[in-house]
Amino acid sequence: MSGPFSDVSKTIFDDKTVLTESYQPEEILERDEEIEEYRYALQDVLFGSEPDNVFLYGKAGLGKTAVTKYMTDSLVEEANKREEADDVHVQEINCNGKSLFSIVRSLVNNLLPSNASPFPKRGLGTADAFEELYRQLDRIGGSHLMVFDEIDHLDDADTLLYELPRARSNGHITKSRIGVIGISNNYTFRKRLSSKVKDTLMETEISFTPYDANELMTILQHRADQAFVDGACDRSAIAKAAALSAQDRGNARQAIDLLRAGAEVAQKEDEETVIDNHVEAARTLVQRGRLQTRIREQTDHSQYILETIAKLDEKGETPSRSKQIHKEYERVADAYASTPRMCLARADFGTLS
Ligand SMILES: Nc1ncnc2c1ncn2[C@@H]1O[C@H](COP(=O)(O)OP(=O)(O)OP(=O)(O)O)[C@@H](O)[C@H]1O
Repeated sequence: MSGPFSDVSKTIFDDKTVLTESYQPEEILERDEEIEEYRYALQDVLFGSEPDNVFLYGKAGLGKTAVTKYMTDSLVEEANKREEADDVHVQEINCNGKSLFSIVRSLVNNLLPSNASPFPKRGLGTADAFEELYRQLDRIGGSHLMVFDEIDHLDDADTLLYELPRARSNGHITKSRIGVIGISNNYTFRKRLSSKVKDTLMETEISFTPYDANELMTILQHRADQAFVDGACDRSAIAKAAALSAQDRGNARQAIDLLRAGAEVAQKEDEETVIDNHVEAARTLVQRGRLQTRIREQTDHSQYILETIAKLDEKGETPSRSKQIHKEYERVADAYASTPRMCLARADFGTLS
């Protein structure tokens, strides 16, 4: 019996997961210098010494997370191969929306034996959590790399970044070692840190600069080779996604998203090959989607005002006087069975510009 899915076959995508956010590339392209600096900072772990602390900064989508995962995975793999090297353990924590206590608590919980109860949420303080953390680190031993993504979102980053790198020299741990890796989109974050913390965290600073169109082409081509059925992605589509993203912020995530969205447009149109026009169409859809979300986030009256302006514009009556805008606004609000406001405040105009 044939069902709605019976004639679905792979037309454009061979492995779409390669173009999703959760995919970790096996190879990092166009970041050789950053990888070299990173390698230098971490390599002492292989000889039983503490690694340098590392601070990575750069705007969104420039490969900070992907490069970090690649480096820490490679280090664990290499340490496993060498008998004389310490065991390497890696923990990654996103600091967005977290307190210092909840971060230290997560570090502890990730280290506790599987049959132990988690560190209590209430009743104990941050100092107790640090104490338990040090106990667990020494119980396990080896080198522990702690990656703190979006570190600038943590109010008390100074305490965390003061404590952890000094845990060994202050005698809190003796059988284990800690390496701290901080990641931030916000370069000015370092200004918030006390000078003693700055010195330790910034032992190795690696800056991630925006990709240019050629670099994005290389990254996209490599993904496309794995993601698409042979011949289903034209070079023009890759060049388009790379050029648009390079013009914007040189963001690899955006470039990959655009290519995937372009391929989805082609797929819906039953085309066999993705070309530049599909990527262009996808960009318009993405921009429209973003605008829709922003409009939806506005208050009801802000939305009525937007509709008012759109209506006046459609009739060729913009720019208009405020009296006229208010009259039209009253009609729009009426149509939604809402009582128009007598006086519109600046806030009613929302955040759309
Ligand atoms: N040099 C690269 N080689 C291969 N893939 C890359 C490279 N740089 C970025 N990517 C891919 O681009 C996407 C975004 O990269 P990543 O998440 O590492 O950026 P980020 O700098 O950590 O951004 P954010 O600050 O927003 O978290 C991921 O899918 C990643 O695999």
